[in-house]
Amino acid sequence: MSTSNSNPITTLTKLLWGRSLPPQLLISTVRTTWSAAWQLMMSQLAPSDPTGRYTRPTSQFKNPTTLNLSNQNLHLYIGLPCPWAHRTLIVRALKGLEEFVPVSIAAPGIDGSWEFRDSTVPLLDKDILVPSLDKGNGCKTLKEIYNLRRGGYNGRSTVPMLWNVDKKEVVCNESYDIIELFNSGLNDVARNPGLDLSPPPLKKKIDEWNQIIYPNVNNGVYRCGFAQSQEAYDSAVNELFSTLDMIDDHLGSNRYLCGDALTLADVCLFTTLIRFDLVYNVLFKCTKKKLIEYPNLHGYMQDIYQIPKVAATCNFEAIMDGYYKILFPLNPGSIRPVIPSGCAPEVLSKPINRESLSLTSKNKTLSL
Ligand SMILES: N[C@@H](CCC(=O)N[C@@H](CS)C(=O)NCC(=O)O)C(=O)O
Repeated sequence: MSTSNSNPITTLTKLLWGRSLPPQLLISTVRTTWSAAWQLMMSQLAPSDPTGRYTRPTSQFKNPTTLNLSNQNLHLYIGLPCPWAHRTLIVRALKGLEEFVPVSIAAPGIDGSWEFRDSTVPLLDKDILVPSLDKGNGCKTLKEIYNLRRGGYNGRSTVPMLWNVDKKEVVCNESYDIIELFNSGLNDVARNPGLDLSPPPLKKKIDEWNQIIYPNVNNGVYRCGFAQSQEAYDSAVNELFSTLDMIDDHLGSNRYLCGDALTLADVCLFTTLIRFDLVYNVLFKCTKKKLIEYPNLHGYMQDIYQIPKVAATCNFEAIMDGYYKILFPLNPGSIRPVIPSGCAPEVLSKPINRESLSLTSKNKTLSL
């Protein structure tokens, strides 16, 4: 039978100090110990600077070579929870590169590193993408694949990663470089070469949006969730929500960020928005508002979700598992909350009431 003298904490304090401690001392000892353990785990999960601000490590394989990649045997590695990998899946689908660039879908292992296994995620829809085995190299983990390259590898084994199968080499592991390559570097082999998500007249605008969205929104949600001091969190959360307020205003009179044409900047914003109420609002403490409270941003997200082939790239179960069950220091019990009603696939698939969004330009149908 369990009594207050035999609970696990009392047992642990007896083990550590040889006696049970008075309740106040016990509480403060447990707090101090937990706080030190939390900081240690956080420093491994998310490197920070001395002020506690999250500092994202840079990717090691950037700017793919100028080598003509249309005659190379390429393979894409992604993970469904990852917003950076999600960008590459969307652009690959919109450009019709599915046959030319096959994909293998890794799932997070218990320690958060990527591994390949047959899917255990229930199928919500027959088309939706699910985790797979490694179809490019037959490896069990992503780390093994990075290590197949000549010279090996001792950096972070991140997704997305584009792999040259014949040369056994990493082509690129930086998501923005991969989507630029998919958009304009493989038109010889793309089924939809006419779609340009970064047309020259919009390049400057796209860059300007990226400079705002990357630090404040895409990486901004991580800066909130991985902050290791109150000051670091406060500045990240203020920058995040002032940027979302500004974008919501902008989308009151523009269908997409750069007007009537979908661009790479929209793809980058979308993959953070689709995870916002599912994950970031709760787990990363992005609590000032839910995305559903932003009528224009929510309608815009729904609009992009309904572009043919985009919904199949959004596996909500895999997204939620990938964050709630893996980021142990943020959610030690690993309990996954229920999907908020405004984010369920059946709600996002409903016809959009464009009038209620008061978006004049949204009356146009999308021409991809
Ligand atoms: N800058 C990279 C970031 C990629 C990234 O951080 N991927 C995460 C998943 S969301 C990852 O694979 N992490 C594994 C690790 O750090 O070991 C990009 O945009 O491609």
